[in-house]
Amino acid sequence: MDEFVQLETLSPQHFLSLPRPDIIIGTADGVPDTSTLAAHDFDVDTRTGFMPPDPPPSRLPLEWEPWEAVLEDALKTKLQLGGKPGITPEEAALSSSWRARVRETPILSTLDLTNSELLLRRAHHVLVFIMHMYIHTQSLDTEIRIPPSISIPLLQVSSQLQLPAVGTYSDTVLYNWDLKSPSSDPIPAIHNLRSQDLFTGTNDEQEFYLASSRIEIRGVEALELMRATMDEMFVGDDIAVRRITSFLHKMTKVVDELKDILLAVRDGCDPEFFYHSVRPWFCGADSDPAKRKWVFEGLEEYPELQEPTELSGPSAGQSTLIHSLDIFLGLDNCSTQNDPDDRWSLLRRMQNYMPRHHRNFLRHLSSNPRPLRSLVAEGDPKLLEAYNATVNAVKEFRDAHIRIVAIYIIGPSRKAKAREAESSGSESIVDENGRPLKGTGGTNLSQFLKGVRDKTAEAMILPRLA
Ligand code: HEM
Repeated sequence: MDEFVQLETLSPQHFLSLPRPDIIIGTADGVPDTSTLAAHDFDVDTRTGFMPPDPPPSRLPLEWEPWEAVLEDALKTKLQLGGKPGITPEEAALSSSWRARVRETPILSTLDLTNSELLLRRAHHVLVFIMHMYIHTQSLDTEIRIPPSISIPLLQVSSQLQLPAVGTYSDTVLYNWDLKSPSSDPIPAIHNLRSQDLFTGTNDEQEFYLASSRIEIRGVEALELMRATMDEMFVGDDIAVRRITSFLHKMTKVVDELKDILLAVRDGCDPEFFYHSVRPWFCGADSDPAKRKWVFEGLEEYPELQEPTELSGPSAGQSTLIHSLDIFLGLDNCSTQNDPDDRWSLLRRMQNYMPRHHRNFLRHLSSNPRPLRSLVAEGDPKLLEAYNATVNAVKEFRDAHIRIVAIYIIGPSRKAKAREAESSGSESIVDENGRPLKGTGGTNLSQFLKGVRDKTAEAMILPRLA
């Protein structure tokens, strides 16, 4: 008998393969309700991982049509960034009249949305898209005041979802996809995906999001391997160690493929266009180029709502998949002793931007009573080799990511700086104004990414001397 557990794909008839019901609304007649399982398994799907198994709703019901219509209008008219060099008076006027329309929209009740997790997610997505467009269509010297028509429902919906009132990875990637062409395949093919909403309406922006979606889908096998490994760790005998060794080899291959998918973003997304025309839409209050405070208007009449204190923009740094790998491999808490900056603490902060079920999943993973690293440290040489190979694959993923960030952010930023003939001669990576270049989440970009990469490399375990 093959001693290694085969990782099976569920048949389309299996009850876990049926479309997941909305947690509150329930299932259609005759369809078994798997929602308790969904809640139990932290909203992680056996086919699509942290992405929902079915395309998310692309429009809210009629009651919230005014939001959908306002967003549709902004996307159709292709509103321009307020800070775009050479923005024409016509473009600025178009944005200005759209913003007036946003201000005039009534404050819609969110009460009936609370019946449905899927509608709450769509509402968050629509409202943050409107908010980011409202803010970033204005010039950099304008005070940022988010009108009550957006601020109030957004804060209400965010509080229900326990998500920050700002664009997150779930708004741009996890809950922003559809199938390019209909398919009965229970697992969406990674090249049959499209995005629902795009700030710029361009393929470059879409390819940027889809690089992450493809990674999420390909990463499902890594999640399955984690689960299988944890089951074996429970047993912990010699056979279990051999099986775990085999799982880790498989996981190394998966992580290698994730790196290839990441690097393939270059095929569809132009770095200069990304830097100048896509990325500025993501800016959160923490990385506001003019360091302006974002004022959420109308809160005085809603004392139960709290003014947000920390608002980073959407970033794949909020991908639960990559955090899961770090936690599963024990990378996140094995090397902080000599690290006064605690590089992982920035990543932990990003967990506040993840859907709450996924955050809980990470907590569950961290509380594993028998962490993988402790088993590896017991000294089985083949297990150690397999573990180090997986850690090395994650390190190589981060090397590739640093290259991508150099191509998409650091390079275009330097070129922009050179164009402005403001070369400071400093070796540090700085923005157009000479300040250290910040990530979407307000991080000191280069230092942060290299720090996490180096800590990953340091997590490899040295073989015991005989
Ligand atoms: C053109 C593509 C990409 C660019 C320009 C980019 C840029 C960045 C930036 C600027 C950060 C710093 C943190 C922040 O600002 O929020 C970051 C962090 C991060 N990104 Fe990306 N990213 C890209 C694609 C991806 C993809 C596809 C993934 C995987 C799904 C990913 C995963 C991460 C992770 C996990 C972090 C946290 C740092 C770490 O764990 O090493 N990125 N990224």
